[in-house]
Amino acid sequence: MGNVATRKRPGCHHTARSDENEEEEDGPARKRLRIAENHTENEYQKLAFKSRLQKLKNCRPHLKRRTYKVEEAETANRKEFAIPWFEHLFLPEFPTRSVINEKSFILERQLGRGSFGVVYCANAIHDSERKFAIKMQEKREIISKRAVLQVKREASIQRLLPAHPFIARTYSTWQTRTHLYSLLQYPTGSTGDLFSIWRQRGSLSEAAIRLIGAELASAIDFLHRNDVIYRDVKLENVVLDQWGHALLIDFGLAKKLKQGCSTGTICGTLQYMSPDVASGHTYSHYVDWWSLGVLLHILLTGIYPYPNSEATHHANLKFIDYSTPIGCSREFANLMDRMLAVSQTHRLCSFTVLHAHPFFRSINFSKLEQKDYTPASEIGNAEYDTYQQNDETLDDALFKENYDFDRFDYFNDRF
Ligand SMILES: Nc1ncnc2c1ncn2[C@@H]1O[C@H](COP(=O)(O)OP(=O)(O)OP(=O)(O)O)[C@@H](O)[C@H]1O
Repeated sequence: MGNVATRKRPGCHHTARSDENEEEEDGPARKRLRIAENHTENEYQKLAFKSRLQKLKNCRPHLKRRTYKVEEAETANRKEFAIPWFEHLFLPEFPTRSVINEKSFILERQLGRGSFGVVYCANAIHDSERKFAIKMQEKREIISKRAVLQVKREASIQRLLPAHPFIARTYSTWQTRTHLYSLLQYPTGSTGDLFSIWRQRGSLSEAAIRLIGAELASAIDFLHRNDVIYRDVKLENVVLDQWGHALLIDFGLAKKLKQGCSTGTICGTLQYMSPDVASGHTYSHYVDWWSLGVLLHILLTGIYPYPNSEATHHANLKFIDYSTPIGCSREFANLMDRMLAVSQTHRLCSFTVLHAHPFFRSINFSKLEQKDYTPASEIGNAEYDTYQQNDETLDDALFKENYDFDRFDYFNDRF
């Protein structure tokens, strides 16, 4: 897997240019980051000291005034250098002084675990009715896995995105000496993530899949229209509220990518990875529609569409032996055939085509975005018999298999 991480492949020119633009935009912050990355903490402190000395030399040599100036100079310096290296690294995405901070909340319970820390459900101290999800990540872990830029990118993408009914909002981010914090939208009366729900209840009804699928499609289309490719659509990254509405979480693999441009990093969760990503060629936003197809297929049939449950490397993924689900409606079967077609010529690769597909004909997407439908009333009414198919069944351990650790190697230079 190591060679996967460091492999260089050509990206499109536009992508490269858009990355450059990103660098230009936050120039000073990047410069500080570069200084911080190129120096050890000791060297960094020496640099800070030298600069402070220089500023003191520039002060007037009148004693009283000098004393005064020393204080003034130190305050001025503090803005630029007195922030420890461990904090500088995560600026400006995670501010050091934030009005909202960890003291503004009471942690209630753990919701889940991520690669670098824990996500808690929390109550605001001054408003016990309001619940939030607080993601608390350890800086030490992030630095040791060389994922600083990835974490910063995730925070900036999420914070800059306009609000959408089916995407978890990031309200605030901040840092302490040891941890990064993200204050996230918590789905009201959450019933957990789609993976846990699917595991508890088994297959969902087509009516429920139609609504959840339409909500996720609306979220994915919104991301694409905002020049973001998500790259990690899977059951674990969708949480439901008490009415069964979907909320997309975890932007760890998302990337700013202008429509029409392509990128080439091999990343994602193996069982949801499209043939285009796995092949190592460049790809674009359409790969998210493939992953949504896999998710919908699992929700109905309980199995992966292709025999990849045991794959541990993208080169081992097989895109053969697909068979149309049986025992479901003709519309759903056709949707699966289209979304999971290996050939791009036959594949459903856009929201426009999905929106017009007979399976979603009964959905009014404007009403859907107003949350006029209630998926919860359809969840648990499964008519589909999973025993009809005796293909490979899902194994929890394998289901969780993904590139979590490998992917961080290549984030730093070319993600
Ligand atoms: N906004 C949220 N509301 C409810 N639960 C959440 C929320 N965000 C995260 N969780 C829970 O916490 C778990 C871990 O969160 P998340 O996947 O965002 O962390 P991560 O560090 O990005 O993980 P990963 O290693 O998968 O990238 C999720 O699987 C989910 O159960």
